[in-house]
Amino acid sequence: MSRCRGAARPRGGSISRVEPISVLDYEPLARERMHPAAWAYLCAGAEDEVTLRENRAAFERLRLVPRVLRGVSAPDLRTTVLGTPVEAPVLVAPMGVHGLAHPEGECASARGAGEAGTLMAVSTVSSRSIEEVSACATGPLWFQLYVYRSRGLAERLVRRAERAGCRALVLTADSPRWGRKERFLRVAGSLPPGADAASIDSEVGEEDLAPAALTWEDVAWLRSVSSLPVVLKGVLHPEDAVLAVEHGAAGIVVSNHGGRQLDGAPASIEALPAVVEAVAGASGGRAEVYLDGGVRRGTDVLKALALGARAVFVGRPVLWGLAVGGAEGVRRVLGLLRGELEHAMALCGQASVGGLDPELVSRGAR
Ligand SMILES: Cc1cc2nc3c(=O)[nH]c(=O)nc-3n(C[C@H](O)[C@H](O)[C@H](O)COP(=O)(O)O)c2cc1C
Ligand SMILES: CCCCC(=O)C(=O)O
Repeated sequence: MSRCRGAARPRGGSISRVEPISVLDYEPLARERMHPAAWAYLCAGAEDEVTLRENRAAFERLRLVPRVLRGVSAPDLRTTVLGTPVEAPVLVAPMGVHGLAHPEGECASARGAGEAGTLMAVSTVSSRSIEEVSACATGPLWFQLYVYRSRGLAERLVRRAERAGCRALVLTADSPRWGRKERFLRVAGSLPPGADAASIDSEVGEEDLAPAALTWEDVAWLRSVSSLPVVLKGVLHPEDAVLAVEHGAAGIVVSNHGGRQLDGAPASIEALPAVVEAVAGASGGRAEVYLDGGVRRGTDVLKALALGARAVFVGRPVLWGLAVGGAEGVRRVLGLLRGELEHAMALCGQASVGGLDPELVSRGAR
C-alpha cells in the first residue's frame, strides 16, 4: 500500500502544482522524504486499522446543512483553550519523535504552530527535550504526560514542563500498554535514527519505562503535584468523561489515539456528542471538550465544533508538513486547515466558532 489511506486522488492530467493545495496533498510528498520504517510508524493504526479508517469514514458520513442569507463575509475563528487565545480552534496533537520527520524535530513544529497562531502539545517522547522545544517555541505549549511505572520520572517531567512554561498537562489515559502497530512491525523491528526520547532522563531503566496501569486516583495525584490544569486525553465513554470532571480535569480530549491503541474503538467524531452531553451535565459546561482523530479538512473541524468540541487537535498531517517543509510546512498545513474552516463557515452562514448549532450537522441528506 503506497499511502496511509486509499482516498481517490486526481490521476493523470497535465497540470502539476508545485504547491500542495490541501492537507492531503502533503501525504505522498512526506512519504517520499521519510525513511520507510518511520513512514510505517507514522501511518500505522493498531492491528487491522479498522478504527483508523473509521475516523475518516465517520467524518465523511456526516453532512453539513448550511444556513443562507446571513450576511457572513468574514467569519471569526479566534477562540481560547483553557484561557489561552488561539487564532483558530485547530491545535497540534502530542506526537512522539518528530525527529523521524525532520532533523529539527519539535523545534521546527513548535515554530510552525506558533507562526500559525496556535498551540502545540509536546509529547513525553519528543525527540527534542522540553527545554529545547520551549526555547524555540513562538507560541503556547502544553505538555503531554505518559506516566510510566517510575512515578519519580513522571514528577520530574511535570516539574520540567512547568519550568519550561507549559500551560497545561495532557494526561494520556488510553495507553496502559502500547497498541500493536502491525503495519510498522511488518516492515521494521525498530525505529530509524531520530527516535530518541530526549526528555526521558538517563536515571530510569527499561523496566521503569513500561506504561503504568493508571487509575482515577492518578488524576487526583497529578492534580496534587501541579497547579497546572489537567486535560485527560483518550476518553470515548460518557461515563469516563463524567469521572474525569469529578476528578478535576479541566479538559477532555475525545480520542482513540488516531486509531493506534484499541482497534475496534469507535470513531472519535461518533463518540463526541455523548461526551459533550455528559460533560455539560457534570460540569455545567466548565470543562472543555476537544477532539482528535482523522481531522483532514476544514469541514471536519466545523463538524466537530458544531457537535460541541471547543477545538480539535491534528496529528499526522502536522508531521507530513514537517517532513516536507520543516516549520514552514507545519505552518502551511495548519494554515490550509484554518483557511478551509473559514471558507466552510462562510458557506454555512456562521459568523464565529462559539455556540455553533448542532443542527448544522446531519447524518444524511435532508
Ligand atoms: C506518530 C505518532 C505519534 C504519537 N505519539 C503520541 C504521544 O506521544 N502521546 C499521545 O498522547 N498521543 C500520541 N499520538 C496520538 C495523537 O496525539 C493523536 O491522538 C492522533 O494522532 C490523532 O489522529 P490523527 O493522526 O488522525 O490526526 C501519536 C500519533 C502519531 C501518529
Ligand atoms: C512508545 C511511544 C508511543 C508514542 C505514541 O503514543 C504513539 O506512537 O502512538
